[in-house]
Amino acid sequence: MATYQSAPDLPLYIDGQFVDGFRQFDNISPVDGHLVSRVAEASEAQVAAAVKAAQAALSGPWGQLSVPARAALMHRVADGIEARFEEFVAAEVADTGRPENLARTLDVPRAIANFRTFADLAATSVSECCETPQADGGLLFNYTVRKPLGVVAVISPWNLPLLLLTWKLGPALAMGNTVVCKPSEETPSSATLLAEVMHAVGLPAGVFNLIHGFGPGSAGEFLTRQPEIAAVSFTGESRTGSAIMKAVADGVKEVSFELGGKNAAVVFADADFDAAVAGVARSSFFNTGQVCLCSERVYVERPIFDRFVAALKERAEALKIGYPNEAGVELGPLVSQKHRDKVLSYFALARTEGANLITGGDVPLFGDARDNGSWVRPTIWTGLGDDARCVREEIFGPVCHIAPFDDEEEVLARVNDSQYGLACALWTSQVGRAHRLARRVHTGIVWVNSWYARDLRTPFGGSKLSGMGREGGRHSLDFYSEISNICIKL
Ligand SMILES: O=C(O)C(=O)/C=C/C=C/O
Repeated sequence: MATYQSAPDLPLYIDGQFVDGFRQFDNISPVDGHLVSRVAEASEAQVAAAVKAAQAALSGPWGQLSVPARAALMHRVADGIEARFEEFVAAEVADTGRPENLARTLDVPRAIANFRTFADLAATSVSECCETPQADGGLLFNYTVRKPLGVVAVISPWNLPLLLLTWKLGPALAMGNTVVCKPSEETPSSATLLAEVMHAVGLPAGVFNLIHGFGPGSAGEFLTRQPEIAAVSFTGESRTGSAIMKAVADGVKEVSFELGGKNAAVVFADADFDAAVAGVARSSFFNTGQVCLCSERVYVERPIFDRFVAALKERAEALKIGYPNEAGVELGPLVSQKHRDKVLSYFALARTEGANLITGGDVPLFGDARDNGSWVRPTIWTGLGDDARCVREEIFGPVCHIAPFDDEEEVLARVNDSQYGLACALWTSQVGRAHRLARRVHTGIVWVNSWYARDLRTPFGGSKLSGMGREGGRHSLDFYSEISNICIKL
């Protein structure tokens, strides 16, 4: 059951100090609407102070550290998260209402892995060199060095709060940058706990700064407009990405954007049927559909269409919706009433667009405190055309539309007919077809007979409105570095 604790105040963390903001905002539980905490909101002056502190830290002890020394500090941060593992689970659950088991098996372990992986990649990375013979018999020797970009603005989303904050922080810090982080106003808790760990590890003041607030006209916008920032790494909605791009355009700042998606899952008749049903149920309803990689579009080869729809309906209706600490719970609420209003607007739109509602499409009535939360039922539609808004626009909830298809060329054209290009999941037993199609899908990521299986060394990101740049493995080392070539005449 939800525990009503006295709401703690969450501070900012600027230049090595925990400080109050110029005002506070409420952090409300999406489980049952209770007040989780009151959060310090950073003023524009405080954001500027955080960026100046980060700038100053570059020329302090942090700037003198060797790569192995920085990597060792990143491992100490990972150790600190491990030591407070259950507190991080509680923080993520408090803000998002997610099942405890999800925070325990995904969010917190990935935060630890994000620091350890990029510490090790940074410490073991090598650079490139080449020799250039000269006509006069001389020789040029070229080699590259990676230098820090400088102050990196990290703006992270509310769907996987700690995972996505640390996905950026790990490489940014391992490569010697300093950071100012602005987590979503919906999920301030785990980022604030991370600041405590960073402080305890003894990162020099100004290396890591945490500001809370909102986007436009608040901390997020103030941060992107600071002249000293060298780069912005942002995960979130595409239109926010565009706004950030405009804000940093005059300064020609480096950006790495992981934005929205309207991802497809394609199920061929020759797929392992049960695996495909379980896989699509996971890719459509995981984290209550609040992952940029989720499949809101499902295409099923006609011979198995009716059987698949029935099987996915059964799986959706069997999903256990409940309090975060209930045994076997699989689905929590959406992150906020505001986000639920958006999802419910698409439930209404689907009705006006003429969808067949297979299951869900409404709010579960619990008859308890959860009726003050932000819950919706997992929802499946069929019967819409590819031009329907519910099939083209990102909803970011536990929803999918299933459509039949007849052949590879048809479904490939339909999958690619999207303003987004982030991820795709293909379910088939024909290896040749899997490789053929995967190469022709216009997304940054393709999973075959799997979904959201991650190796942190692989490139991660999308095309079109899904963003720009790739993070992961050496791609993160490259993005968070200024690479210089040094040419020596021998
Ligand atoms: O798993 C990751 O590293 C990642 O970046 C996930 C992004 C999900 C966005 O909604």
